[in-house]
Amino acid sequence: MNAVLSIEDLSIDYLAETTVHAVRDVSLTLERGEILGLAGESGCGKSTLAYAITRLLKPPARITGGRVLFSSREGYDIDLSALTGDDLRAFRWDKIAMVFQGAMNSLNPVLRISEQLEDVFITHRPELGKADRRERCGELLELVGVDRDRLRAYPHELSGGMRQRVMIAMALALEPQVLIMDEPTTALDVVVQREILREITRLRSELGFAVVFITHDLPLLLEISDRIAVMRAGLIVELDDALTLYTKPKHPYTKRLLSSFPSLTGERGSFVRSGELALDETDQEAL
Ligand SMILES: Nc1ncnc2c1ncn2[C@@H]1O[C@H](COP(=O)(O)OP(=O)(O)OP(=O)(O)O)[C@@H](O)[C@H]1O
Repeated sequence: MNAVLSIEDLSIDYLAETTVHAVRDVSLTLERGEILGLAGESGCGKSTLAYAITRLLKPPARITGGRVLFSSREGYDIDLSALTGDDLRAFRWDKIAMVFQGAMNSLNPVLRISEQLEDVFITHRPELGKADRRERCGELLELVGVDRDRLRAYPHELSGGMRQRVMIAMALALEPQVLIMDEPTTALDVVVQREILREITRLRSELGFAVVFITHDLPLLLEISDRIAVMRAGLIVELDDALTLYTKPKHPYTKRLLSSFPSLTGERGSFVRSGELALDETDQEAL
């Protein structure tokens, strides 16, 4: 096994009026270069887990047990819970980057795309000269399928899909080894969503990063994930490769989750892996 991320017995509570056990004893490994889907109904703890991995949890959340270990491809391990201050800031973006659902709305409306992308390099790669920085930003935009002349644009001049692509470019800027994506395409229409998903799977093959992809949309996960973890009430109740989970689900909750998506009862198109953009009949019905 070649894990890039090992989550060991992780437990997280929200110390609100009543204590919520949002994540309970979760153990999970993310293999180098794989797409791991995390599925489960609203409130089961998916985002809490994502925020814990990226060390973005805020009070009243508290990690009550366990740890998250990052194993760099250079051969050293980092215990994420032990990182603080500058080390933590350097680690985030550099080794683990994230794209959240509302990410496209977090672009600064008064700054051009170029300035916002360049900022990542100014902060994390200060040794890069201005010309190299510009060139790198252009390359990044093209990587995610946006023309480099859009660097001059302001966010409002781009569509939602393009803005989300810019956020993905930003997340990939420092060539992270892990990408955490929490509902990254949920706010977009189905066609744009699919184009972006295909881009993510292509980039993962090209650049070799691993992805934790979080969504309540199980059909989508079945298409893009290598393995899928099903979460319920803070627990991982089933974890298997996508095909086995789909054809031979073991846990009653997984079975229920699968049967709650009518589109899964028909033939699923494997648009993402095959690269076919056309929607199949099942998709048309789902629309
Ligand atoms: N700030 C908070 N204070 C108290 N409880 C919280 C807080 N944030 C989340 N929770 C609770 O923690 C549990 C897990 O929430 P979380 O947002 O991680 O679930 P989720 O699976 O990501 O849901 P969704 O798909 O709706 O985003 C839920 O019961 C939720 O109500």
